[in-house]
Amino acid sequence: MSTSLAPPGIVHEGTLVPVHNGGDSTIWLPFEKVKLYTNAFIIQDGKILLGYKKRGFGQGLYNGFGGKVEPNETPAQAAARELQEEAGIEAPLRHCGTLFFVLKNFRDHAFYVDIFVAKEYSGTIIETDEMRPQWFSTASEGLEKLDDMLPIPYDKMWADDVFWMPLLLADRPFIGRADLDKDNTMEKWWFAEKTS
Ligand SMILES: Nc1[nH]c(=O)nc2c1ncn2[C@H]1C[C@H](O)[C@@H](COP(=O)(O)OP(=O)(O)OP(=O)(O)O)O1
Repeated sequence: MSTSLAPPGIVHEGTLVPVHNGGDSTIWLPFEKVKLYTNAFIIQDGKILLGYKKRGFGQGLYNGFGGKVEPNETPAQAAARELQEEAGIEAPLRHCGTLFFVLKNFRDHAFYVDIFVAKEYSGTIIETDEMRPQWFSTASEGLEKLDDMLPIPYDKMWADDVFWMPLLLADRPFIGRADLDKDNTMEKWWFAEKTS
């Protein structure tokens, strides 16, 4: 049973506790098609692995490693493949969240993104044509930083990330939707923690 009203596009079971919602827009943007995507993060010993997107969608932003789910794949299989293709590593990925994005000036499709996380990985992290991997400290402002590692670069990430990344770092399953304008500003958003 759900205790809250989730926005269109969000599919869920269990109890949701809303943690953030807002935006100037009164309506959720309409969408026709939905495409499945993945996004995977390695979080270990006070640091998180992000990749600088060198080309294509989201170019110039830091993000996890992911992409489209191919027709013959489950999201978990796609997440493992994309992590290998974009960072050169394998990891015991766990599902930790689901996000739904609609871009105002991109009417082709909405993004349904399954988020995965792992505490370990095997292999050697490599830079690829698409991504330049880099570790960032997960320590909060004011706390001791790991060596010279920079904090998570929220100002160079999708604008929605600052809302759900703390839940990912705390290993608290989450779900949410954000409607974004073309300049990476948020028009409307809603994020919840999954408590069952
Ligand atoms: N608003 C948003 N915030 C965010 O944090 N990640 C987003 C996002 N909108 C999309 N993403 C993620 C989902 C996915 O991991 C990635 C888009 O994947 P890609 O750029 O790899 O897509 P492509 O169409 O190039 O797919 P592939 O060719 O399969 O790699 O961006």
